[in-house]
Amino acid sequence: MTATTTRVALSLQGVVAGYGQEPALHGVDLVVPEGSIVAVVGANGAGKSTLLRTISGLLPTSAGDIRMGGVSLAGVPVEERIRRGIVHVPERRQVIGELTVEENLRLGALWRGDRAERETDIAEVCEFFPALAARRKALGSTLSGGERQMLAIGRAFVAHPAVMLLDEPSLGLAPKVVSDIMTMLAWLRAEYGLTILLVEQNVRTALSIADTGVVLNLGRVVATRPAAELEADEQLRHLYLGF
Ligand SMILES: Nc1ncnc2c1ncn2[C@@H]1O[C@H](COP(=O)(O)OP(=O)(O)OP(=O)(O)O)[C@@H](O)[C@H]1O
Repeated sequence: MTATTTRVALSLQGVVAGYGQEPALHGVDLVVPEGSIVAVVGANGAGKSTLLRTISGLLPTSAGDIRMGGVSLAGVPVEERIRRGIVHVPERRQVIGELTVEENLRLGALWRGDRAERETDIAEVCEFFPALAARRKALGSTLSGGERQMLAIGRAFVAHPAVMLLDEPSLGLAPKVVSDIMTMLAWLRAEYGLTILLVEQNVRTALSIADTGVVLNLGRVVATRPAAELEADEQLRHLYLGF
């Protein structure tokens, strides 16, 4: 019999980080297995965005370690983390308004050498999101919130990330659009084995596509469970998630 082991894409051990003298993360432990979707949920101010900023290197750690594929990222600058495959899709879907949809997508794959492969990926993103295909030549500034979010995820995807970090992709979007975006993420994982670390205030939505749910409260992990189990835990939901 062959034993199958799941490789760890990203792990955090005892990570302390924050702003100035004030830590917003107080010793966070987290494991993101390759090809999985891990959802970090928690109230406003729990530290979700801070967690992603720390992983992508925008904020320094004052203690603990972040490892990618087992290798420490201590002292590794943001650009090098991106090169190693940590791709951060920040809140508020930052697409470049002066560039077209197609140009925004190309930007995500700029550093990849193989032009043909790049164009195939771009075509694939457009195929999955006909709304983007129809607006291929439109400027980013003319897109709706949902289209911008799709474009931001598409642009991150064509960079071939080892881990995609997503900050509140559902923020401010209509339920149907949120559902389309979650379907896109689940498809990227199923089709390409994409590894996703998703932070969300929209708990049910995030847990609906996640394998594992992590509850963050005031900068501390208070629970790590299979997503379905977490959603079913009334006590946890009442205490930390407000429903
Ligand atoms: N730029 C900043 N400077 C100082 N403190 C900050 C900054 N950004 C966030 N904080 C503080 O860090 C803590 C965690 O904030 P963070 O934005 O990470 O939480 P969050 O869970 O992402 O919440 P939200 O969903 O509201 O963004 C909060 O106490 C917040 O006030």
